[in-house]
Amino acid sequence: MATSTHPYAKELEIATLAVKRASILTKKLSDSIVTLQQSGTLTKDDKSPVTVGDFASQAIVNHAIKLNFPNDEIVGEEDSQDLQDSPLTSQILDLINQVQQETSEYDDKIGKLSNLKEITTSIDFGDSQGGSTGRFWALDPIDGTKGFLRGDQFAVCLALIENGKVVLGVIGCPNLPQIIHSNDKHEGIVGGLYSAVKGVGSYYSALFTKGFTPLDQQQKISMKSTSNPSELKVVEGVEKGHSSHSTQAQIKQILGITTPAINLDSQVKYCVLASGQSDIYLRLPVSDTYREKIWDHAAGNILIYESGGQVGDIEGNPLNFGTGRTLQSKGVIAGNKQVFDSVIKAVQQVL
Ligand SMILES: Nc1ncnc2c1ncn2[C@@H]1O[C@H](COP(=O)(O)O)[C@@H](OP(=O)(O)O)[C@H]1O
Ligand SMILES: [Mg+2]
Ligand SMILES: [Mg+2]
Ligand SMILES: [Mg+2]
Repeated sequence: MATSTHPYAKELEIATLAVKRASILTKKLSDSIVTLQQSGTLTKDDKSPVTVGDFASQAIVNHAIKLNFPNDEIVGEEDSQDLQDSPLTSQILDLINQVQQETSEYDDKIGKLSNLKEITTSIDFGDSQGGSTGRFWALDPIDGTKGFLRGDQFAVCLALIENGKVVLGVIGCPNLPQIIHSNDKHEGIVGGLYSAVKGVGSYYSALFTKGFTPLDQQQKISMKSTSNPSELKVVEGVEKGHSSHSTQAQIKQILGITTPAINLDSQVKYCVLASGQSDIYLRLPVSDTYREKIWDHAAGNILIYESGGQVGDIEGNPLNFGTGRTLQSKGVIAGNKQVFDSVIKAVQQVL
């Protein structure tokens, strides 16, 4: 399908502008965390920067969607109830005002928020329950909270879902260098925008540039096709509470993978995979009862498929985004098509 005439052209442009605006805002907060940490003024338990970022980002993106697609529902992670009586409201309003001013040329397309009432209303557009029919959006305003608070990786993730399948995904990665070699070696521009449209492909462009760049002027990305264990690279989370690093170590051993894994918070993992900088994403469950949230995986899911990869649960079955706000399956495994089946086999062997 042509890159400029696809059926989701308007959706992609609006999603991109909204994610870019939210990314500028969250990047400011992320940079301020790093400064506060260096000066010793941010205590470890102070979650306020991420709270401010979560609400502001969700308000901006939801507002853009509702303005352009008033009939669409949104499954958003945050709920304005947690904002009531919060001392952070004036900070949220100030930050939103500031980023709107800096990107005022987007107002024609994605509007602007003027007061607290509009902000809370917009956040609560995210209350959809999702489901198997019709279309809705899934938004994670800051994915990788823990990474964000460490000054590491996080992402603004937006996806469009139709009849349980993801058809469009946009991920803003404010702290992600273009090239990741290993946990401590990287290079290139910091700040990446990763987009995918069903039937069109997956694309990379620099995040902190102005406006919407048509896909044919972005860089098309694809996964590698290697299955040679000595060349395979695994990407996995940082938080041991979110995936079982010990199970993952066993799987890597069965597959004969010796290259150290790349550890990254948030859906930037999918971006690194889709751009061929790693081959396998392992997210093995730590608990029998936890169910993944759809906003944690929707945008990354289409990015992988459109770059030639495959995604499944621990059984190897595709993820079903039509089962409400959570997935019904356990774990997430992604890989290039050449290795996917053997990874699932190794997973089954270990579990
Ligand atoms: N026990 C658990 N197992 C798997 N994922 C979990 C989890 N507890 C929380 N999470 C999710 O893990 C996400 C981050 O993933 P990662 O570890 O890959 O960075 C969190 O998103 P948020 O940070 O948006 O809340 C959260 O939704
Ligand atoms: Mg998340
Ligand atoms: Mg989140
Ligand atoms: Mg969360």
